[in-house]
Amino acid sequence: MLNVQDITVTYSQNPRPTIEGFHLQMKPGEICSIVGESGSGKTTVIRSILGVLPGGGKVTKGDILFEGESLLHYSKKQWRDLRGTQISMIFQNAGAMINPVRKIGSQYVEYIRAHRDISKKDAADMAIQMLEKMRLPNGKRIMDSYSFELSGGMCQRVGIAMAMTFEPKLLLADEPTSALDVTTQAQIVREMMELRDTFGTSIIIVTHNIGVAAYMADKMIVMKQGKVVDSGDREEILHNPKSDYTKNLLLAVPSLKGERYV
Ligand SMILES: Nc1ncnc2c1ncn2[C@@H]1O[C@H](COP(=O)(O)OP(=O)(O)OP(=O)(O)O)[C@@H](O)[C@H]1O
Repeated sequence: MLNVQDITVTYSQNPRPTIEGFHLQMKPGEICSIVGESGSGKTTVIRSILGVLPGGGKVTKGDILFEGESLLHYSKKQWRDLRGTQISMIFQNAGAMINPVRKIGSQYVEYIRAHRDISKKDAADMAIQMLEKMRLPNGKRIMDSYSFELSGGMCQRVGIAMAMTFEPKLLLADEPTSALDVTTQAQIVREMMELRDTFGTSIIIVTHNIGVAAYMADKMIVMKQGKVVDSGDREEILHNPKSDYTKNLLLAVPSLKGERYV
């Protein structure tokens, strides 16, 4: 489904590559987590996949294949058709993306109609259905609310519902739970895992919480200073990490009665 082949990414202000030799292969319905310290290049990787690198960032080596086609050669129109429908992204703070002076409903309807030629009424019905799938039972009331009237967890669910509207094949999640309290964090993590079961979505989750990464993922990639220092199946990384960096990350996870909580 997705095949990232040894990419190097360089930003225009910085002659040294930010990412070097990053590789990842994903099958449908797989969850992959990318972990690493701040500045290790995690966000740069997922922005490269979605073709939205800021600051003149470019993939200068390697290739990114989605369903067998190189995304690096996509035209603007192809990107417009792909983003939001085939590949979607959710952010750390979805609430911040929602305009606070407009009701959620009008923004959601506008988002749907930007991708699909349907009436406002049909778009609103589609939005309410999606909100209810994301455990926001009173979808109608949510549509009629402003973002500041909702809790952080509810805003994040609205963001995930919007990203999932067209049942994309791939969901990119950049620190989707970091801004939330621990209980809500756990609920959102479980709900994201259910997306895979309900929609067969593949998910790439970027986090610096190795506990969240290990809990969710089938595959893990550990990054340090723009390079992959460990990658493989979850069990392999947790029980047989190659790099000292990953070993130290794992040692830092709290343990109870000798059991590590990852
Ligand atoms: N717009 C930009 N212009 C130039 N350089 C950038 C830009 N964005 C990121 N970088 C460079 O890329 C490096 C990696 O940043 P990136 O945001 O990908 O890391 P990260 O692992 O996601 O960090 P964090 O966990 O803090 O979000 C940064 O140290 C910075 O040097």
